[in-house]
Amino acid sequence: MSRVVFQACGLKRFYPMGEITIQALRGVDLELHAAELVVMLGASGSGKSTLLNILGGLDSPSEGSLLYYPSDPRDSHHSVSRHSNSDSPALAQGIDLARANQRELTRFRRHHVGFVFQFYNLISSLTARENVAVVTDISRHPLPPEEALALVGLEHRLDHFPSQLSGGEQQRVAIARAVAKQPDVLLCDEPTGALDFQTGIRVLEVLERINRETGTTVAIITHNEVIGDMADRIVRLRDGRVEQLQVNAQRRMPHELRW
Ligand SMILES: Nc1ncnc2c1ncn2[C@@H]1O[C@H](COP(=O)(O)OP(=O)(O)OP(=O)(O)O)[C@@H](O)[C@H]1O
Repeated sequence: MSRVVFQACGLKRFYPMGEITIQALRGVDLELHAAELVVMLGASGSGKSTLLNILGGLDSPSEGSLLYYPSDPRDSHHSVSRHSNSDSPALAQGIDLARANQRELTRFRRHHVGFVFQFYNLISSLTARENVAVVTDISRHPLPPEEALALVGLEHRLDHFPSQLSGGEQQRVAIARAVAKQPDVLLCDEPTGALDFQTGIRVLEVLERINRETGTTVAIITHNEVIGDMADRIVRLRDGRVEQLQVNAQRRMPHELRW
């Protein structure tokens, strides 16, 4: 089993709404490993986005712990809340994101996490190259924007604006932007949700290749059961808990998927 990247124990997230409290996560225990591709499935409202946002440091749990183990152990020395990873003594320190303050979460997001959302969130007045450069300008070890765009097959679209690109191409720019900072983890919330079948497959191929070639841990949220076939593991959420963890003996390539 490869190195643990995230270790969530008893993660809960409550939203007080007047008289009632919505329990988005009711105690999630989960590990994600280096270089794996995980697909998260579950009905609407089961807590997928809440979990992904907490893993990515966009939100904090109400209860529980979430240890993050950086690929470079020197990164953990910045943190106030450190824990040892008994499985990997060489990587001694984990950062407890559940106890991190806003400054620490910002640093975590900036240096370690790439996000891909359903709607690409590109800046319309900037070209593809400039949209990627926005992120690489503040990263520690970025890929040149041109290289990141070549990774997603857009080396011929560098100077196009979002309005001059198809939906699939815009999503690939968003993926280039996410991977250009060379994150440890790539967190994708419904990355194919707004795309037709063919374009969705193309985007999944890009995510699969980035995972395989760069060893970046990739987590993909989807409603589409079929996409689970391309994963190393499937995490099924139900009612704020992990209902099932499924290990796939073999990953299917995105071009083999049909829906
Ligand atoms: N900011 C918030 N305030 C109040 N309730 C919230 C908030 N965010 C999420 N919830 C609630 O928490 C529960 C889980 O939401 P979440 O978005 O994580 O589910 P999901 O599985 O991603 O759903 P979908 O597939 O529809 O995106 C839902 O009942 C939702 O209404």
